[in-house]
Amino acid sequence: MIRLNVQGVFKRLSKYMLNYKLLYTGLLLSMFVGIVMDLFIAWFLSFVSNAAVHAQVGQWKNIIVLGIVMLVVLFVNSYCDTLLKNKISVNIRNDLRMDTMKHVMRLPQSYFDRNHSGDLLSRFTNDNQSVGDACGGTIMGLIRNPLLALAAFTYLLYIHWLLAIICFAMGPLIFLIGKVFGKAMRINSVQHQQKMGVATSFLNDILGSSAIFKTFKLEQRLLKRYQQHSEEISALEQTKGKIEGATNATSQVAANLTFLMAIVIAGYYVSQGDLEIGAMLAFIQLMNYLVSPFSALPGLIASLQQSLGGAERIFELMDQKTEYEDLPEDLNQKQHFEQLQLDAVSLSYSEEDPKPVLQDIHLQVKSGEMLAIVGPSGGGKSTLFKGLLGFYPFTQGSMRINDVDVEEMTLSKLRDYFAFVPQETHLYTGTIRDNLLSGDHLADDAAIHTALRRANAYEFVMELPQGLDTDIGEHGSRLSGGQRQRLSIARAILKDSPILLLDEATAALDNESEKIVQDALRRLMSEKTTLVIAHRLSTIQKADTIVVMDNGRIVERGTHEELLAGKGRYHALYYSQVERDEVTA
Ligand SMILES: Nc1ncnc2c1ncn2[C@@H]1O[C@H](COP(=O)(O)OP(=O)(O)OP(=O)(O)O)[C@@H](O)[C@H]1O
Repeated sequence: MIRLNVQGVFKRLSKYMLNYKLLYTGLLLSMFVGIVMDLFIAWFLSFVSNAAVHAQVGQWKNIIVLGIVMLVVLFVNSYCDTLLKNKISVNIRNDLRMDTMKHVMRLPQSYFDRNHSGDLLSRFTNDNQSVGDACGGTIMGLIRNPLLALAAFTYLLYIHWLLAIICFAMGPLIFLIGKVFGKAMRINSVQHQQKMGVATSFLNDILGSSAIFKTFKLEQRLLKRYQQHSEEISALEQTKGKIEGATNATSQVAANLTFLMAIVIAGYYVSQGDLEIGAMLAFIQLMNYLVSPFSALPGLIASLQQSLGGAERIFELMDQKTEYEDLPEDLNQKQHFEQLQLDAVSLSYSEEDPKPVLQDIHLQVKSGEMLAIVGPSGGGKSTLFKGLLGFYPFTQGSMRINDVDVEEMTLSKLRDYFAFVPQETHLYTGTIRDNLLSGDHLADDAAIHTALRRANAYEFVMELPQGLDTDIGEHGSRLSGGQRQRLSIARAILKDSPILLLDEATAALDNESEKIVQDALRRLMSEKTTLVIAHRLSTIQKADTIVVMDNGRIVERGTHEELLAGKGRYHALYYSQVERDEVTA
């Protein structure tokens, strides 16, 4: 559980609140008007009752006018109060959301690898919502309630000081009851929030992979696991109901006890001629204003703490180290490229586990060359790409582009050198055009068509009823695997960077699609400096250099012919694949 640093969180949150000083001033004004109106109602009660008791017929005209004025003021004030609270909450939510998003956009890849997207999502949704609520209603409630109690108490003192002090003693008792239940409620709500987070992450995982749970027939097992989450949530909600029930019952008894006490004692003073009947009615009304803040306060405090917990989770995210100071430039800058060189580079994923995943890698790629990387699974091929793209920094050695150490370059410039076609295609929900424009957002239709042609994707896109404007569904789910890959290639073509990083898909495409995709890739490789992670060795026979990686090291290097002649790892890998192809042919 997060240990809440209330002061620190509140200080940071207050910076957001101070942006809306004018709205808060309006809200404070409406709060004062509200309190004055509450006292006025108590006075009005006594005024009407006294007029009735003393048969002051002449007062009825005044009473009606006052009543109408009171209703109008109440209406306007209540409308403004709700509007202002909502405006503040909405604005602060928006500011926080945007700041969170700006920060998330600059987080390094390691953060996304370490944390579940469901957890990140909940900071944008639940936490954001709760913080917004706190900045509007909760905080104003925390100011208003003590002020209302104080104002009511002062008025009560004015009416009958002894009676006021007797009744005031009930306040702390009610506060204490609320506090005890408030604590139980808070613990319950923190547990509920955590369980909801786990259940949301679980849902996030399975709903995004319906094809997997269908093919692996995981429905029953997933349902059982979800049932477990759901039952745990229900159990906590049941407990919440019990705590709420106990709180309501106890505070109702306490409130009625206070009411009875007030009415009995006040009645006694009336019978003694010490108090007018109108004053007694005003007194009972004021008792409500005195007591209800005490019962509301523990709930408000608990709710504020819960919201501050949400704020702390948001700020904790915003405190994560980013890889960029400012968001990188939107436009890809054209970079001149001559050569890429890695000297003795190593990489480990985390400081906690410093075991290097890449060790002592030496590579050189000149403009126009093709370097192929092959080797067994887990050998470090994708990690090498992550290092090149600056997703994870190389922990030792140096990476130089055109003889400039990349340490001296911004990440944005480094990434301008590379276009990347990952193994799994990541397309966004939206149209084909939206996805392609993420390669170059200024590309016109002519450039898009050229890229599609070079990626062997032009025909299928044009055959779709809405062409480039076809909505491809979540992650491109309405397209075939091969079509998605070709769009991913077209996107990389549009980026038009000097070096192409290609993580060849291992996913089995049917022969026809594979041929089309391979054809597009081959064309692309011949035009650009390419580093390709190859699983099908048939595509890389023309590579200038092939390196075999195993256990984070380069264990062999040479051309296709040299490596075959060496009869080492590549030779074994190649012939095992040839045999497999012959068997499947
Ligand atoms: N984000 C990560 N954090 C920690 N370790 C990781 C991370 N990603 C990969 N690894 C580890 O690094 C090692 C190399 O993985 P890598 O993905 O580079 O292998 P690969 O050669 O590309 O494998 P494949 O051919 O199966 O894609 C593996 O042991 C893997 O468990």
